[in-house]
Amino acid sequence: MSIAPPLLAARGLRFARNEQPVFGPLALEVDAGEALLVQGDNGAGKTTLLRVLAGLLRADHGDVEIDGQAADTSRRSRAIAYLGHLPALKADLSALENLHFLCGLHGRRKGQLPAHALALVGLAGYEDTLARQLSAGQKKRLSLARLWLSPAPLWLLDEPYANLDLEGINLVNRMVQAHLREGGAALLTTHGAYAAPPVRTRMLQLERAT
Ligand SMILES: Nc1ncnc2c1ncn2[C@@H]1O[C@H](COP(=O)(O)OP(=O)(O)OP(=O)(O)O)[C@@H](O)[C@H]1O
Repeated sequence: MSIAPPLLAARGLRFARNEQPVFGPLALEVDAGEALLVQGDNGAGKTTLLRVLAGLLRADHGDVEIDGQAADTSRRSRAIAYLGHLPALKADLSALENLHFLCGLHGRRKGQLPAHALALVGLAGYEDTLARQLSAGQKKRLSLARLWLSPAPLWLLDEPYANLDLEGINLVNRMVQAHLREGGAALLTTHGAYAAPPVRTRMLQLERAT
């Protein structure tokens, strides 16, 4: 019987800016079907860690593996869906056009359509609204629809609850639950565990480097 490698693993991961350590060395693993909750105070390095894992920043030391293989650019682009602080939306496209555009670029989750994803995140009726005319919370919801449509198994979610009302927080948790049930995994950064989804969860506490 073979044991599958973790969906995401990092070892000896360290990042510094101008020779000032931000985090590490640290190790982490996330299996399919699991969440990893990355906790820490403001400035502890949560966003930096997610950007390093996503390949948007280069670590000073350490290895990142996806499915047991070195995380090169093509493996990352197939495996990772990244939800950052800022909604990566096209301001002058409508909500629905944004989703079609992104599905054209990255493909989409089996059996899911942009219009259904909009309804899922509570934006039915906003199909033709330009992204720049949406509120901060609605933009976040549109980014969540985009995340839901992504075929990537590994979600890197930076402060996914920010700007969301209680119903939106529950929506994120339902999405994470459903994604994990389908064999995906998710890393979530948060300031506290209060909003974490009820799934198999590992914890990683980051301390601000001194
Ligand atoms: N672009 C940047 N240039 C220089 N320093 C930066 C930059 N971005 C972040 N930092 C610094 O790196 C450290 C970690 O920042 P990071 O954004 O990763 O923390 P965080 O845990 O995500 O914080 P928050 O909870 O406030 O979002 C902080 O000391 C911050 O000042």
